[in-house]
Amino acid sequence: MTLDALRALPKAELHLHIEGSLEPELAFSLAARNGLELPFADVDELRERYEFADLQSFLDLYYACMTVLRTEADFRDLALNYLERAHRDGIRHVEMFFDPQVHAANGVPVDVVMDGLLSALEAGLTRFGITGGLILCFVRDLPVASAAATLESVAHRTGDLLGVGLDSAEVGYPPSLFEAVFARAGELGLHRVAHAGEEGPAEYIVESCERLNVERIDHGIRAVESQAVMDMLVRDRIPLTVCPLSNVRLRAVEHLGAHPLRQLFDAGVIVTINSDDPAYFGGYVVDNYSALAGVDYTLRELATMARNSIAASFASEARKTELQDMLDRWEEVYLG
Ligand SMILES: Nc1ncnc2[nH]cnc12
Ligand SMILES: [Zn+2]
Repeated sequence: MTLDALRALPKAELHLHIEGSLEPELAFSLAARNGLELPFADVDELRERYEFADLQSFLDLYYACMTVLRTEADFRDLALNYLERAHRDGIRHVEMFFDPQVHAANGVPVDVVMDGLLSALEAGLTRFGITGGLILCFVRDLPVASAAATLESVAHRTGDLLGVGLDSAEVGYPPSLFEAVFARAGELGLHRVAHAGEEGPAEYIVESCERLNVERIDHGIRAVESQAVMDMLVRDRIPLTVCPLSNVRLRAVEHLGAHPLRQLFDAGVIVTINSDDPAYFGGYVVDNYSALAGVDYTLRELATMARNSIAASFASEARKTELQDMLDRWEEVYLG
């Protein structure tokens, strides 16, 4: 019953690395299609590697698997796979992260990546009614000049992007490094988000808000270590895109029952639930909601987080109203 309710719950996914939805089966079929070898014998051996000690141990595998993505069709197939799944899980709007600098290092131009992903999003809209768009992420452990050049390379097609983000290895790469790049993204009319406070300190959350002018924080769970940061998030109504199963799998949090989400939610921080890299972390969005239901979050609380996901999205106001109305109807059915 709860699972049906959670599937039916209208929701947005705001923290999804599309490359993190690459399932092992698709990775091997794309490798074969492109005449490439993966450094794993088969799907089972790859799955056995899904044991992570921390963010970096995951990123090493994630970047290795990304090498199979080469053509526009690969990116379209990848995103279509995700969108089919998202449709079954009741996702009505999705904002997809992608890492163009990593693809460029594999010889794939940013336009190929974007064209493939946009083609899937168009199909997702016509087939499933899912709205959404792309958020180009800068890899924070690559040089800032590379981020700046990547941004300039898409400056002529910012209409094809919702915004920019900041991801990859966090500790030692403070957000302030990217101040000028984010300022330029703002001039180009792009929305801004950044991963902060996943493994890095709560101070990175403040820096992202004050120096990068972000509109949302991705993860942000270490905010609970500072009352001042919690107060800022509540006061300035900065939403967090929390990824509970990811945090457990990357050992940022010991177990779900000890996840800072409860403290954040009870303090009045605008929290949303997301999957991050669903192929790697044992679950898509509904699996995250469902796992929370299993550690005493009520259906009403989960519906509030879904409502937050719609409000915190970069969807048009008309689309937000439409989705909030759908959520009102869901509440009548499931909450009475
Ligand atoms: N959880 C995560 N944190 C930082 N960078 C990422 N890239 C993909 N997943 C990520
Ligand atoms: Zn992420």
